[in-house]
Amino acid sequence: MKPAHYVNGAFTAAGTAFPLRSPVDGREIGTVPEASRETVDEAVRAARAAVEGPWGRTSVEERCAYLRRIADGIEARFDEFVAAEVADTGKPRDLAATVDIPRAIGNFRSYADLAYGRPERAYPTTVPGWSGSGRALNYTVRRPLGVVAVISPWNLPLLLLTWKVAPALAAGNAVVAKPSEETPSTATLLAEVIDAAGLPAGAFNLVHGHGANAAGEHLTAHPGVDAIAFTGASATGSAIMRNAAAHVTPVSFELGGKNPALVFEDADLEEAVEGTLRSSFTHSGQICLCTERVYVQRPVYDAFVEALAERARGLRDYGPMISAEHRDKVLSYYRLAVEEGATVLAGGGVPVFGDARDGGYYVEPTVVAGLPQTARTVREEVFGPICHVAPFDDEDEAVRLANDSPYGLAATVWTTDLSRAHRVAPRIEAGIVWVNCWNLRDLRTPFGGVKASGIGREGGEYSLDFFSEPVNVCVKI
Ligand SMILES: O=C(O)C(=O)/C=C/C=C/O
Repeated sequence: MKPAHYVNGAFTAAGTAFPLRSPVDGREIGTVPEASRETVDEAVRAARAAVEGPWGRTSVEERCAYLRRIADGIEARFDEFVAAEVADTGKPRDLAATVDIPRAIGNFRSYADLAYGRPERAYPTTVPGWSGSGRALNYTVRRPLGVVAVISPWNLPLLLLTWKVAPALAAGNAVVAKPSEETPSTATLLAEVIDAAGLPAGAFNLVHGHGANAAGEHLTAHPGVDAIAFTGASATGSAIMRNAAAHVTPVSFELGGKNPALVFEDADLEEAVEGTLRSSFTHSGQICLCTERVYVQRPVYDAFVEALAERARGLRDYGPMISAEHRDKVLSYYRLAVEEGATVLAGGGVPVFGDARDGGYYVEPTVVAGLPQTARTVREEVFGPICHVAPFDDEDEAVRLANDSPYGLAATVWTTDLSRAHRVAPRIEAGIVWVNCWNLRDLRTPFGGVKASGIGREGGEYSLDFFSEPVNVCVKI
């Protein structure tokens, strides 16, 4: 499958081709067309025609049937999607097969259920003294926003693309999606599945390319776009917001994080070690929800840190960074940590495999300690397999340390004292707090962050609310 744009119901490779490289060994595995400003404009116009035409005339039942057909279409080509996701990202196959692709199917099915079953409110109103009966009926209906731009990242390419496309379509919008230039393949397969599902031309459009001064910016700055949904780095979010300001375009942002883990002395230590190993090193730390700061109550600090470092040193089947540039950025933080005075307890460099992977973008899972809260390594998002560990003494200090960050996306709390869990979790400045678990997901729950970690929430009715406008109708009766 060759990455291609999908505009107004047709596939096209228009635009300058740029190389697609395997993060596993650096080999060129294909080329990707860079969408020009004209191609992006054509996609936005096609989306507008669809939402003002056949797609805008669909009922919620019809749209939910399309979503279910898309889910079935992904499922029918499951192995192709897994192979494409692994090829673009280098992530372990079992991760793509158990998380990325099943969740994409789940995203379409859950939003088909949620959108179909979504009630609206009505209020029988009495207004004493109002002319006539003094009575009215107020009810709410929802209108789609119109043309929605979706900008999705390279870490969970299909999961995060469909996490926005499914609710946007369910709510009746037409979509123009721009996936990361690093991971075009499953997005193109999704366009093939959507094409086969028979959605009206222009309901879903896909353009490939880079961000700044390229396809991404052409799309987010386009006056024909009615809303922007983006997952990615906070700095990019700021740039998109500047573009959106010109037309007061609403934005939904799921941005960066510097997620803390709090390990209390009463935690099940093995569970806390295993859980923090997963939350720090799954997909080599390239998940916005990953842990990069670990705070451990002093009585169990040495035992926990020694166990975590040993397990980190023992990791073997991990994947690479997405690109040479990202690998270099992560390694620059490994060097910075040492320059800032950190002790390296595990990793800190580049693994030597003695095979083709030595041409890829691998870095070692890394655990560092000994830095103050003011260190850049403790404040800035690395987005790689590194966590900093530090001790704390009491609950208030733990919460203060956790909240001492410009970010606020997710957190984990490890404790067997449930009163403590219910005291601490709501005090953490984050959108999601997991207790004695990590990344356990219910798609109906609010998902997103505070501070520099984003604007708004996704998931369940939160996404459907963002992708639609409530209209209150008041009828005098
Ligand atoms: O698990 C999810 O629903 C999700 O959206 C994960 C986002 C990760 C971002 O890097």
